[in-house]
Amino acid sequence: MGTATVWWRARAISAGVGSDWRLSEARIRTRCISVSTRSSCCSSPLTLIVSSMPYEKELAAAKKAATLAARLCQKVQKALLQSDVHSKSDKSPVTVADYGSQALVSFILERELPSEPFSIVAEEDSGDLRKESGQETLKRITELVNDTLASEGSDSFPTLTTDDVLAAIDNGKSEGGPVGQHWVLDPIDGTKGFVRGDQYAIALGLLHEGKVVLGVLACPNLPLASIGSNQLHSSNEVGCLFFAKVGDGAYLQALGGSTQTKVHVCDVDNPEEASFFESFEAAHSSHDLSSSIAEKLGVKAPPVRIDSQAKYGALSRGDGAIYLRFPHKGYREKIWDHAAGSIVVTEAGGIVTDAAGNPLDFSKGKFLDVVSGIIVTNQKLMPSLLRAVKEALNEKASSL
Ligand SMILES: Nc1ncnc2c1ncn2[C@@H]1O[C@H](COP(=O)(O)OS(=O)(=O)O)[C@@H](OP(=O)(O)O)[C@H]1O
Ligand SMILES: [Mg+2]
Ligand SMILES: [Mg+2]
Ligand SMILES: [Mg+2]
Repeated sequence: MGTATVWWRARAISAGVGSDWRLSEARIRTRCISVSTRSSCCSSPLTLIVSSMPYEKELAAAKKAATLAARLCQKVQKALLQSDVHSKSDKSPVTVADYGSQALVSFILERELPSEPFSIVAEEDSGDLRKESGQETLKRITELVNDTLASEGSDSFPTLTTDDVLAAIDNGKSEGGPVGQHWVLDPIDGTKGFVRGDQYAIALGLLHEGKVVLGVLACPNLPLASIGSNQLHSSNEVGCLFFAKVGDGAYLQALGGSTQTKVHVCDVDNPEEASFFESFEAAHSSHDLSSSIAEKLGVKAPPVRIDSQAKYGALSRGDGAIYLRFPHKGYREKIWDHAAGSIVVTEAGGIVTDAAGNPLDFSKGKFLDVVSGIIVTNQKLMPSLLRAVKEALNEKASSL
């Protein structure tokens, strides 16, 4: 029985639709399958837990996919034309690079993991590209994807047609959920930053049974040297690839490089010495609320405002100690805006919770239902941060 069959069987059983199955010994050694169900012929629960789950192959595929997608985005950002920026139905921007990145990542995952049954939950869909008005854009995206694949010297890829590109984009239509494996992709997180020429990230996470088990963050414009107080230090080399697997720590390597360094969140315990990150766009997170929280904590440094999950990456290597995110009323967070970033930070020793201190639950589909906002910091600062957040939220509520 092959790898895919075993996994499918396990999933079928966990969904209660199969019972006649065997596990290959080789597979048992390389994966952990945890199934808890009732078989059709006996009424006692059947529980099977099989050793460690390294996700090595998945991590290699994710790094390759995110690195290639970053190359495509860099190409577009360099020659960014106004005509490459479109508006989605919610008025948020989308570019040929968002679509191209999504198509590339989806194509690479399918190609690198042919026997792994998975789905992809991704931000973009092909709706606008299938319209008459989208045909020129679709051609441009297809060219970009093919050019990027052709530039990947070590592999020979087929030339994709416009239909292949549409299909690859629409592979991202999964709704996610608590069962099985789902890749979670934000092909460009921080599109507004991307269009401005600032920070953005290609964010790719993997959910297994509703939990994030792996994450890769490609941040093409993030300096390799630490950032802080909006100032760049010594080296001005840019392009970071952060990655993490559950239980294995978080790492950073130069985008396109191979030497990896383990990263840790900063261990500052005095809020006066801490600095904090927040969204660049005031429309995405209340800067007033962050400033009130920072004041209560006694944070002295001004906020570091950068776009995208590059904030999680920067925090994971200790560039700052706190990330505050308080979307305005009515906004629902999406899993692709936090899956990869949150595992990178937690594997670097940090904590990611909602404003009430609850862990983020990625098992509920596309949305993350959080109380009031998302806060991130190290273990030592979390208790005082939670107190300051509670106080600031109460004050805000009583002033309304
Ligand atoms: N109204 C509103 N409130 C809160 N968040 C929103 C809102 N609109 C969008 N978004 C999401 O924010 C994502 C960009 O991440 P950031 O907010 O960290 O970056 S930014 O500094 O604001 O650009 C951005 O991700 P991308 O769409 O992938 O760029 C959105 O998912
Ligand atoms: Mg978007
Ligand atoms: Mg996003
Ligand atoms: Mg996006």
